[in-house]
Amino acid sequence: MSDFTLEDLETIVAARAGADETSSYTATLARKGVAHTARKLGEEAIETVVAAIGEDDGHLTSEAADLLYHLLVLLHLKRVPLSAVMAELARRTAQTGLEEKAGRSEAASH
Ligand SMILES: N=c1c2ncn([C@@H]3O[C@H](COP(=O)(O)OP(=O)(O)OP(=O)(O)O)[C@@H](O)[C@H]3O)c2ncn1[C@@H]1O[C@H](COP(=O)(O)O)[C@@H](O)[C@H]1O
Repeated sequence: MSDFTLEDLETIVAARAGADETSSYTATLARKGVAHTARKLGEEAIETVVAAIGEDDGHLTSEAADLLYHLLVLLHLKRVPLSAVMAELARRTAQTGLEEKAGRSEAASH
């Protein structure tokens, strides 16, 4: 299993957003802006749904990766850090009292 994280990709996306467009798809999305990137995210979401209904788990994995990548680019363009999203998920989980299911003993909302 890879130890590559969404935080790693967030860091790369931030670095590549200002790169030369000829060598970086992230830079192309950054230039096209929030509305374009949001539309691309919507397309990737639909492609993920279609893949999920199909039987090829490899296709679903690929579309899910596209979806997460485009979400990270959109969050970057909107200046919303992934840590804010994770904090919101942690807050919701703390409300359910299910942190220990993730191997955590302390409430994540402290
Ligand atoms: N994870 C991704 C990633 N996932 C998907 N994509 C791109 O997202 C696009 C998917 O959109 P489409 O299928 O609609 O393809 P398209 O026709 O090329 O897209 P459009 O012309 O319609 O915008 C493809 O061009 C993919 O290459 C990604 N592009 C980059 N990354 C990662 O982002 C990082 C920085 O990449 P660069 O910015 O390219 O250096 C690296 O770690 C890359 O691996």
